[in-house]
Amino acid sequence: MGTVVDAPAVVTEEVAENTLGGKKVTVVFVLGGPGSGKGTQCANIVEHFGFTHLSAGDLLRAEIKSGSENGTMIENMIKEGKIVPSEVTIKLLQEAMIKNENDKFLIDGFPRNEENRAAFENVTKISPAFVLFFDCSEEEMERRLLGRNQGRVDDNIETIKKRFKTFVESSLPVIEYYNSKDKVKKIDAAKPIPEVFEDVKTIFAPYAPKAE
Ligand SMILES: Nc1ncnc2c1ncn2[C@@H]1O[C@H](COP(=O)(O)OP(=O)(O)OP(=O)(O)O)[C@@H](O)[C@H]1O
Ligand SMILES: Nc1ccn([C@@H]2O[C@H](COP(=O)(O)O)[C@@H](O)[C@H]2O)c(=O)n1
Ligand SMILES: [Mg+2]
Repeated sequence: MGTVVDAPAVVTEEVAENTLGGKKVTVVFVLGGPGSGKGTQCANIVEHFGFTHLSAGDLLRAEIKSGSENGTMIENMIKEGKIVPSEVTIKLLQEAMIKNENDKFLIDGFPRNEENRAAFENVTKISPAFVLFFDCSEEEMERRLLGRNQGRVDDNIETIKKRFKTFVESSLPVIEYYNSKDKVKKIDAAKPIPEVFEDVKTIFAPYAPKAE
């Protein structure tokens, strides 16, 4: 009789979909052109629906301030309205999500291009519940950005034009991708802030905290 040899155990490094360190998470991507009002409305959603707001742009700006070795590269990309390599941004987003105890995240300003999108899904195995898209004309967004007065190095007309070009060429195709999967919820972001939030509230109604 031949020796019975146990078949080697098949080791699968499978990561369950939409989990992060064992925690099941809900992720909403918040997209729209520069100045469309993403940050403004995310602050309202945090207050009313208990999500945690993670702005990719804010995380990159914090990375510059921290004196990181990537700081100069990130600053140059932001000044040029270009998109920072995905590995840098995804690491920052992942760290921020793991550190946070919440299980509901608004990821604002990400994914900005096809590389961002595919890399995030490959690395984290997280797909968004939906994509909130703030639709606004360039004329209105330019007016808002020039009036923002927050000292951002990219809120000048030269960089604003470059950011619009990047949005049309690289970011809109990502929105089209999710639209083809019926995941986009489009908002008319040209309306005044409270009116935009009324529309946002309708979309987030299923995520309203349960009354005790
Ligand atoms: N619906 C609105 N109507 C008028 N002004 C608005 C509206 N929403 C936001 N703003 C103003 O426009 C400016 C840009 O808004 P916000 O910072 O929320 O945009 P954003 O989409 O996050 O921009 P960015 O992509 O540059 O980070 C801010 O000064 C904000 O107060
Ligand atoms: N996924 C991203 C997001 C942002 N950037 C860079 O940051 C700039 C500012 O982003 P805001 O969302 O705060 O407007 C943006 O213009 C990019 O240069 C990025 O590279 N990748
Ligand atoms: Mg913003």
